[in-house]
Amino acid sequence: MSVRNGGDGRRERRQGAALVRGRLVPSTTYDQRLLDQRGPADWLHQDPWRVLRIQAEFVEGFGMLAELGPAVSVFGTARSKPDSPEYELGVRIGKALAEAGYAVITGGGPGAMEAANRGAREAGGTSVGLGIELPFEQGINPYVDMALEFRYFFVRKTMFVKYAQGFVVLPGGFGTLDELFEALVLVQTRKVTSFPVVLVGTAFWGGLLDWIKTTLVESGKIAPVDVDLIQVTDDVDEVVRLISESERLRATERESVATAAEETATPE
Ligand SMILES: CC(C)=CCNc1ncnc2c1ncn2[C@@H]1O[C@H](COP(=O)(O)O)[C@@H](O)[C@H]1O
Repeated sequence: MSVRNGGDGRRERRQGAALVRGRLVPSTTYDQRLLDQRGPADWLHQDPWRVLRIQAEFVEGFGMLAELGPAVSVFGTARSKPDSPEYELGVRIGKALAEAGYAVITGGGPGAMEAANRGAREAGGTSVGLGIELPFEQGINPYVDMALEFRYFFVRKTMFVKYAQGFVVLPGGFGTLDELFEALVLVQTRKVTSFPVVLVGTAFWGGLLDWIKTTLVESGKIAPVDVDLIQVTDDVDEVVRLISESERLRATERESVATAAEETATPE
């Protein structure tokens, strides 16, 4: 970092890759601010510093989840009560996924998230909660065995996708819809491939699916084939079957790509 006069006589300072001139040249330097313990702490809340915090969240998330093994992310309302049928459905899904060998990843909160964690835990599976810092007090549910609390929704969402073989979506509100549509866009734009998105609850999701099939398709906002990205069922065993079938398909595809690459690399 150095201060000198630019070509037009204005002061300028290089700050790593950045260059500032004139009145944008700060009166103090980065290392001054770092070493001056009595200095203001408002830099903590500035974007360049945030980038490091964001990076740290990625590093921690990748580090914790890299060796998780096959997993499924389960989403759903934070609001269902432990004695409700929806909660009970979440428990059965968590359990079935764990019995099929999948770790269960949720948002670590209450309601459907807790239910799925509880099912996984009761079946002896790996129960993961990726919590989010919220403006109101909210802990990780007690059925989570491996937890990480994120500051940033977008970092947390990367983890849900990167470490899961598919998404299971229980009835929910805005948060659940956000996660559902994020997944659908990633599959539609082929950012992720062969990624099953299974909605649970035909009665709950029926209205949305009808609107997707009519309004969205008929007005040309999505292709008819995009509707096939979503699967819906009420049957817990079917959920597991759809996920594992898609995984088998993906493994076969990977094998054929590897074989084709080998054949190309091997001289005749
Ligand atoms: C009672 C209450 C509002 C608690 C909020 N506590 C939460 N804790 C963790 N993840 C959450 C929470 N609220 C929303 N989410 C995220 O959004 C989804 C649920 O949102 P919603 O309740 O459908 O819209 C979850 O899958 C989760 O990833």
